[in-house]
Amino acid sequence: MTTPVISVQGLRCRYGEFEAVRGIDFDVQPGELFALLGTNGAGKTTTLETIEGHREPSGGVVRVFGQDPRQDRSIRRRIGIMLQEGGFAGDLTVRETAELGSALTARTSDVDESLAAVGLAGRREVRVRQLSGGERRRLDLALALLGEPDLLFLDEPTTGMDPESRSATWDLVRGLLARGTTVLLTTHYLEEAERLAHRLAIMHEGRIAVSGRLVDVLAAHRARISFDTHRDAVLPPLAGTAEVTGTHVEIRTPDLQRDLHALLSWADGHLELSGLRAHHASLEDVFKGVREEVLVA
Ligand SMILES: Nc1ncnc2c1ncn2[C@@H]1O[C@H](COP(=O)(O)OP(=O)(O)OP(=O)(O)O)[C@@H](O)[C@H]1O
Repeated sequence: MTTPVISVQGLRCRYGEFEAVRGIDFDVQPGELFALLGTNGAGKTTTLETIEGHREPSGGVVRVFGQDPRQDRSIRRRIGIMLQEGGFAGDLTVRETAELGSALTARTSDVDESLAAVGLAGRREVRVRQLSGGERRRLDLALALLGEPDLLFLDEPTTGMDPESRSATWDLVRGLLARGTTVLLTTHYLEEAERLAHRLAIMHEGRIAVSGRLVDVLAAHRARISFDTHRDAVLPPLAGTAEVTGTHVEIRTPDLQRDLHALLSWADGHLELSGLRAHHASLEDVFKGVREEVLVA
């Protein structure tokens, strides 16, 4: 078995009396993108900061490239970090900021290449304070990419970006993954995780509520079929359960193909299933499930 790039075992973190992270386990394998998701205040940033070596755990073990990130500073050379807030000096230009970032990293780096990778080559001489929110995020990313790190931490990387920049950023991340970079991503954009993640964990109140390969996590949740039909229609036998509200029918099913086939055969020729939609569970469904379970518990 390969050594994980990140290994987290029984991690606990406290702020005084308050335990923000309550015993979590996960690992991140070389070349994969692991998404750490969760509700507000779930403990993602605390976990990230601990893995980055900025915070001492109150319990458990964290290893990065097999080393303790608090003890072994040499691993920092292999890590790129895109924080939530870059905290740039507004008077510096984009190029000066990147050059400063390059001087601070212990890795040899090509400033122009990093700026070009995030689409800021044409904005090199612009002062940071004149950048839009989305452009600042791209500058944050350019700094994290300096020196081609083996492990990249992306904390809410596309916040404030327009759809085009977001899509370009996703392509960039896919390119990094194809080159073997390992990525730990936190994001509130579930679509972002759905498009990029190989594996993921969803945190809630300091614990991991759901984790696994993206495909397995989605497959473990029921698919949805919805449509409108006339009020008195009697549905055929289905594998899933149906909820009928007036003319609207909403079905949650463990067997999308079978139930869709049953419905289409049933309706064939004499009923219109208007607005028919059928789709596998999305991460949003999984996320809602985490919240609902917590409310029920
Ligand atoms: N410096 C601090 N002192 C006390 N409590 C803190 C501190 N930083 C974070 N917390 C608390 O710890 C919990 C976890 O916070 P954390 O920032 O790790 O969550 P998060 O999952 O990143 O949240 P979000 O998605 O809202 O950014 C929250 O309840 C938060 O209020």
